[in-house]
Amino acid sequence: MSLTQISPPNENRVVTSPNRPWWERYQPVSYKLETRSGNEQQFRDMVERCNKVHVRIFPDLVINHMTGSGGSGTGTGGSHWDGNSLSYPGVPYSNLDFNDGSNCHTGDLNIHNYNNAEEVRNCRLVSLVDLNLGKDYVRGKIADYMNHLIDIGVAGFRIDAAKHMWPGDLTALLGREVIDMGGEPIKMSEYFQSGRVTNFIYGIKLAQVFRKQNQAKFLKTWGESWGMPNSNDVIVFIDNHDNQRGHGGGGGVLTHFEPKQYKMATEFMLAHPYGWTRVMSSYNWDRNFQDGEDRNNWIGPPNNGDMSIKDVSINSDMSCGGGWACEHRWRQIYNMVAFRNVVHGTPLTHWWDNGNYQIAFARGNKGFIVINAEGNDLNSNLQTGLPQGTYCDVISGNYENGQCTGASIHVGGDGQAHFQISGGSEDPVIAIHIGNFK
Ligand SMILES: O=C(NCCCOc1c(-c2ccc(O)c(O)c2)oc2cc(O)cc(O)c2c1=O)[C@@H]1CCCN1C(=O)/C=C/c1ccc(O)c(O)c1
Ligand SMILES: [Ca+2]
Repeated sequence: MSLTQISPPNENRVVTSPNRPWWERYQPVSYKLETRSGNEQQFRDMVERCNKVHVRIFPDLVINHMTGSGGSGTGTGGSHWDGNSLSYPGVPYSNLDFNDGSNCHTGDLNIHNYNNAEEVRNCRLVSLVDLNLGKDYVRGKIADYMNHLIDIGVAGFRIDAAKHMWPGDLTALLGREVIDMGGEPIKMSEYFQSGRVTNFIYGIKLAQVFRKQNQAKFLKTWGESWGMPNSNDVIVFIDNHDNQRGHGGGGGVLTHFEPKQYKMATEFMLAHPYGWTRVMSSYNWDRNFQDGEDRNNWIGPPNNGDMSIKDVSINSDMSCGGGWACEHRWRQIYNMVAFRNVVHGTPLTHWWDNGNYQIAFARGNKGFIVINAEGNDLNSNLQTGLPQGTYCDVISGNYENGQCTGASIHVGGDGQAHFQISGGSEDPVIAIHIGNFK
């Protein structure tokens, strides 16, 4: 079972300056399931098709705010909104449902001081009108929206801008009847990752290693000892929809625009036992860096000129076309998701490194990965911990009708195997596991 996070499925503001930026999805107009991605029936159809193949959907939930405070208009579902009079008839919300001068004490009601917890929670993030989640009516509307999504079959939620809401409000909100999965024996709480937090330093630290700013040998202790939260409580990722554009919490993370390092960092993440892993899936846009900032970091998804979102086209090698990056469809990445599933529950063993940027480790007796992040060639006999046999390298190829389409590795009776990885290779990694050995 894999978890797939999707863009907010609720009606959002139509932003035309700049022209349909990706972040217009993060300015709710109502909780109607009508966006550029489709209407409610299309959303239901997508969730049902995914559930049938055990891909569970996690919608991005934007419940801290509605649109920006200035202006008015109609949303992607045709609902009117007015950010001045705080009127959102599509829910409905009125001025009674938003934080105001009674609990936000900055003059203009906007957040200015990120070190003031009350301000960060009760005032407006970049002038987005801030919902009063302490109010029962507001909690009721949000609970109805979440229950509607649960009845459709989603498995959980990503809570957007969580730090801008009081933990107590979130717990109270989630403690309401949203718990029930709509008749399924499994309770929401088992799925709902309310306790799981996104670990932003993870991506930044791995970027430093695979950009060769911090030796890979230090990854021997990767995990809690790097000051990161308990493995079971954390969502880990190389990049996300925000920091892949170089702003928000991250900046400096690896993205699909640097495929070699990006694949290596993702392969390491998926092979390593730490955290609940999340793989990004993106689209391309023409970046335009002017003094370190991408002037085009607002550009939204590939579209058909009339601003309807372009369908994803699939190439013969299963990768995407038409401007979609679809990292999750890259062979090296989808094969490492399978690796992670095969080795689930095994500890990290047989760590090896050359004191620099060449590392290797096993996962119990089920999998083994060798990463050459150094310019020099790697040419070593290593202890894999695996049973004797011939294994397909899942980075350079697949295991198809009993054959390795890429390299194959022979492991001797003593668990030793010889690895040769040229530093100049596009994919200087070898990964093998017992899920597909001959
Ligand atoms: O320059 C911008 N924003 C200011 C810097 C980023 O601040 C934002 C943060 C943010 C970033 C880092 C933080 O540490 C933090 O406490 C908050 O979270 C958001 C969440 C939303 O649902 C909608 C938003 O417009 C934002 C946002 O503007 C551009 C123009 C407006 C949208 N936007 C953006 O850059 C939009 C960013 C965005 C949108 C959705 C997200 O889930 C997100 O994480 C960032
Ligand atoms: Ca808030």
